[in-house]
Amino acid sequence: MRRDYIDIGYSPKDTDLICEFHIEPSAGVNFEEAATHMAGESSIDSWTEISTLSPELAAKLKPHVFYLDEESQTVRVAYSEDLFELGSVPQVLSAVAGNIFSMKIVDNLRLQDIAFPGSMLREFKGPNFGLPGIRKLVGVYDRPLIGTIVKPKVGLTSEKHAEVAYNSFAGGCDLVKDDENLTDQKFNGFDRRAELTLKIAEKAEVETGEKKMYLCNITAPTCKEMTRRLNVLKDLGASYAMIDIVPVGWTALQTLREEAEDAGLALHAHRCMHSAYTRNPRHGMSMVLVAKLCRLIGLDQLHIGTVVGKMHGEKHEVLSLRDECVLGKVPADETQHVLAQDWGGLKPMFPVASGGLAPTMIPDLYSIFGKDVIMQFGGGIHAHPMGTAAGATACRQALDASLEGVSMQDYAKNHTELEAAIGKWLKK
Ligand SMILES: O=C(O)[C@H](O)COP(=O)(O)O
Ligand SMILES: [Mg+2]
Repeated sequence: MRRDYIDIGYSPKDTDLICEFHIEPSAGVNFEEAATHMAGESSIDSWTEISTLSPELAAKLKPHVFYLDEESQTVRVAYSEDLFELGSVPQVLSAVAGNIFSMKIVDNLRLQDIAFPGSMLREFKGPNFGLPGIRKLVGVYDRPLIGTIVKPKVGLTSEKHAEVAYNSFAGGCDLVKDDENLTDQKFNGFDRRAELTLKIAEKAEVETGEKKMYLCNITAPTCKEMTRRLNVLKDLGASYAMIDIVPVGWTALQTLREEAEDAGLALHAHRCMHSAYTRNPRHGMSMVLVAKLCRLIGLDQLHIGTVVGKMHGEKHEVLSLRDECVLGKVPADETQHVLAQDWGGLKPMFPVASGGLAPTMIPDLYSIFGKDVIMQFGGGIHAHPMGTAAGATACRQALDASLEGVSMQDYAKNHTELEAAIGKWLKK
C-alpha cells in the first residue's frame, strides 16, 4: 500500500522538513483520509494509484503524518529533504502550500508553520545587516528607532515628498520611508524622488548630527527594474531599499537579497497583502511562516503588527512574530501553532511596528516590544496639530519619557509638542 502516510510512531529525521497543518475535511471525508491525500499531493502522489510510483520510490520519499489530532484538527507531516530544491523558497511552497489548498476534500486548510532542518537552513544566507547591522548603520544602540511614512500615501510631487521627509528628519525621525503604493507614478517618479529625498536626508544629518535613513520603495514590475532601482539608490549613496514583499513574490525577494548584498544596501520588508492569506485562522498560511521565510531569505527588517494600532493581531500573535524575527532558537508553542526552530546563527531581523500609531501609544509600544523595535508613525506624525516636524519631535519626547521611566503626562508639562499630541490623541 503506497498511501500508508499516517505513521504516528515515526520519529522525524534531522534532515526532515516538518509542517504543521490545520485541516477541515469537507462533508463525507474523514480526517485521516484528508490528511493522507493532503500529505500525498504535497509530496509524491496523485489522486489515484499511479503505476509509475514504484514501492521503492514511495518508501524512500513518502511523507510521514507523524502527529494527528482530529479534535484540534491538527496534523504534522515530516517530509524528506530530498523532495525539495535546496535554497528555493518558491519550490518549498509549491509543494507544501501548493495544490493542496485547491483540493475538494478540504473545506479549509491552513499551513501553520514549517520547521526547517539545519541542512536546508544552511542553504539560506539570512539577513546581511539584520538587527545589529541596522543599529550600526543608524548609530543608535540603546533605544527603539523612530520612523515615518511620507503621507499622503501617493499624490505628492517629488519635491513635496522630499520636503515632508526633511521635516520628519528635522523633527527627530531616524527613518523615513515611502508608502507601500508609492513606486514610480507620473507625479513622483522613482529616480527623482530618490535623488531629492536622499539629498535632503544628508542635509538633515548635517544639521541634527544624527544619522538619517531614507527607505525608497523599489517595488517594480520586473526583477530587472527592481535591480536597476536598487543600483540607482546605491549610486546616490543610500543605505537602504524598501520592498512590498508579498506583491513582488518569493523569487523576487531571493533575487533582491543577492542584488542588495552586492549593492551594500539593507532591505526593509513591507508586508502589505499578507492578510489575503494569513488573516483567516482556519485557512491559508500563517504570518509566522511569512516572517520565517523573510528571515531565511535575508530581509533586514519586517512589519510585524502593532498590538495597539490599526492593524489586526493580538498581543500573543504579534509577540510570536517578534520572537521568530529575533530569537536564535525559537521554542515550540502549541497555543500559537509555532514549531521549534533553531536559526543556526542566521542574524535576527529588526521588527517594525507600523499602522495606526500615535505618539501617545509609545509607552504601550515600549512596554510590549522593549528597545528592539522600529516604531513607525504615518498619520501619527503628519496629523500632529503643529505639523510634521512637531509630530516627529512628539514621538522622540514620548520615547524619552518612556526611556527615563517618567509618565508621558509629566514629561509633557515641559514639552509642547508632546502636550499637543496628548491633547489630540489621548482619550480623556
Ligand atoms: O505603511 C505603513 O506602515 C502605513 O502606511 C502606516 O501609516 P499610518 O501610521 O498612517 O497608519
Ligand atoms: Mg502604508
